[in-house]
Amino acid sequence: MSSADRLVLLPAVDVRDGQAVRLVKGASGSETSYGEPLAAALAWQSAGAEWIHLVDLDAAFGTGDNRALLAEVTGRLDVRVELSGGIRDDDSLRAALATGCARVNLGTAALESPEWVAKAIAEYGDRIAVGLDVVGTTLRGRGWTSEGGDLYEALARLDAEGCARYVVTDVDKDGTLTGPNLELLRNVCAATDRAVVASGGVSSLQDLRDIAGLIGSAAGGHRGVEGAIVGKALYAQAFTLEEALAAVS
Ligand SMILES: O=C(O)c1ccccc1NCC(=O)[C@H](O)[C@H](O)COP(=O)(O)O
Repeated sequence: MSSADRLVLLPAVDVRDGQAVRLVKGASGSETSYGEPLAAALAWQSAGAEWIHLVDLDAAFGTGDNRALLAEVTGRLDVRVELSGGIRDDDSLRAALATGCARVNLGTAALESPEWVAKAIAEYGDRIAVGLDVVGTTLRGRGWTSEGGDLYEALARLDAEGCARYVVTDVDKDGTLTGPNLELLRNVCAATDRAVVASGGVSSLQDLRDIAGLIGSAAGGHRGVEGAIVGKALYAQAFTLEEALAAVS
């Protein structure tokens, strides 16, 4: 993903118990099912996606994992994959990277195991993104029960450790079709010169245009938002991926 002047879209394929699902506010038990993950991912690929955001919700919630399935889906895709959910130790990180995904998204590990995350960033560089899931400005584990830590303190620490990219989610917006938290995104982009991927709440083409308005200028030194993850809106057919790609091109 580069800091071009076009917003990169990442359709989300969140997997629970072998099925593509959408959650509301990242809450376990709020799933709506959308069938086979591979079929969903291939449909987004055919519609022009350049990236897929592929999430193992069971691994995130500690209710098992879909590791083999996600490896198969990643292997069958020609587009780049951002793998997320429950990657929190050497074993899960190794397995995730071995799928051939373009990068992994480390979530609450950034709260619970900051030294391990720093080591992963040092070792794998740009293949590591850190997911910053927040309520207000407090970091929250969506898949985990843990909570706490200030967003901007974590951002400063991770910047210093060389983190290349943040996936920023307002948990209260996620899966609600109520629009992204643009103020949060603006504030995060002002606080870091690293790339930001916006996640959660997209409901309309105008939301995508608004997020695209936060793309940074290289001259200003801040990369701003470079991408947006879109889940529920695509599954609920609020718009098609083709329409979304046209809206941000
Ligand atoms: O990404 C994760 O690791 C994760 C862990 C636990 C619960 C949810 C998780 N991700 C959810 C997503 O990435 C959503 O698909 C994404 O935020 C899209 O949201 P929306 O467009 O509002 O459906």
